[in-house]
Amino acid sequence: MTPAARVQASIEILDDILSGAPVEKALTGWARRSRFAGSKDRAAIRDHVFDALRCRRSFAAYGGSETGRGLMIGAVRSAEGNLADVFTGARYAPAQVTEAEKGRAFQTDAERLDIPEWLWPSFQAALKDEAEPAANSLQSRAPVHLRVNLAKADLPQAMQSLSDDGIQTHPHPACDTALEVTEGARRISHSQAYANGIVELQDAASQAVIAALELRPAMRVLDYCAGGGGKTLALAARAQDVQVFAHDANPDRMRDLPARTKRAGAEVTILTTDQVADQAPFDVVLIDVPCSGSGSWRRAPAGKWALTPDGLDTLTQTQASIMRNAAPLVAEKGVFVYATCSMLTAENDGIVDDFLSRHPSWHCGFRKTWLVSEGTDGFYSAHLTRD
Ligand SMILES: C[S@@+](CC[C@H](N)C(=O)[O-])C[C@H]1O[C@@H](n2cnc3c(N)ncnc32)[C@H](O)[C@@H]1O
Repeated sequence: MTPAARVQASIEILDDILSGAPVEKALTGWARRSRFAGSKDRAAIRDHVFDALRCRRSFAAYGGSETGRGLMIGAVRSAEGNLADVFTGARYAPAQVTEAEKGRAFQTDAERLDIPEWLWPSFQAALKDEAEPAANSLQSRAPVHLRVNLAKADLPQAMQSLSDDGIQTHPHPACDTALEVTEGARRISHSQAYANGIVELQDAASQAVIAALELRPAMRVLDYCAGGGGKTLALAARAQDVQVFAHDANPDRMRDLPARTKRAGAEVTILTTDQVADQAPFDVVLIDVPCSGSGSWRRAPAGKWALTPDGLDTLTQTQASIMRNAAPLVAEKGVFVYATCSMLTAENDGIVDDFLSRHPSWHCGFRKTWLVSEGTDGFYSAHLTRD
């Protein structure tokens, strides 16, 4: 496909998404209907679509309309490209840009920074001087990070194995298991290091949340909201002699966990909701609760536009309820770990402080926010203990 034909395909996919189709469904639906497209075409189109979704408001302003075509005109204008090179009107290319398709000046900071208007005041209140850098970071692609499974290899060994497969990396400062991929990211899933469980795809802040825990031999550690098990596996890899348990209210989310655990050479006991109370108490209970994902909107930009005030309210109620339900699972001298991949106060300090005010025997000894502007996903974690 020509570059212009890829833009035309992106316009069609974006129109599908703007009329309500989930992003992955729109992309795979297009790929299925377009067997002529090769893997490079599909990857380039995916990049166009995700770039446009990250910058949906600013590109719409640059492009003069919030349509697939408006967003792609905005993308070219924002990159200071030449519209006439892409919007040629030739076969398979988008039609030429008309006089009417003018861009306009940004009306608000939130529009310029691609944050929903209603959310910008809370975003600023939470992040203060970091609000604008964080919003800027969310407009760009996320770096690719790997977690080195120290149970199988050290960092230099992992880097060498990846390099042998054409993947270049360097250590990431957020965590001593983290590598940032600088070249060859698309080869990771076919690499020996990945197949042998030496590396896993995981953002450096997600790794740092686990590295911040003090684990001692023979501890029993529960990942209560395990999902796909990214943090479960990071826990299991960090300390071979702790007993790691995984639970999720939706067990289907953990379906790949047994295979991933095997590949990592780790041991994890999966618990159903009925079993979890019988297995209590645990020395560490991690609740990596469902959240807005505001810290990972670079990876999942549709979430930025899908969040509503009511949706945020529902999320905070869920977060508070999980915290209430999981607290009794923590051993008397145990640690209760709250985590989100959000940077919003309502989902972070707001939830923890409300819990502390209702449960005076609990104290918070550690709180940290990882900022998206510092090169990881945005993350938050707090460690609570009892008197
Ligand atoms: C942010 S995701 C977890 C991501 C995962 N820890 C990881 O690192 O890959 C939150 C998870 O919480 C689960 N969840 C939602 N409500 C829950 C509840 N009441 N109890 C336990 N898990 C719940 C969801 O199914 C989802 O998998």
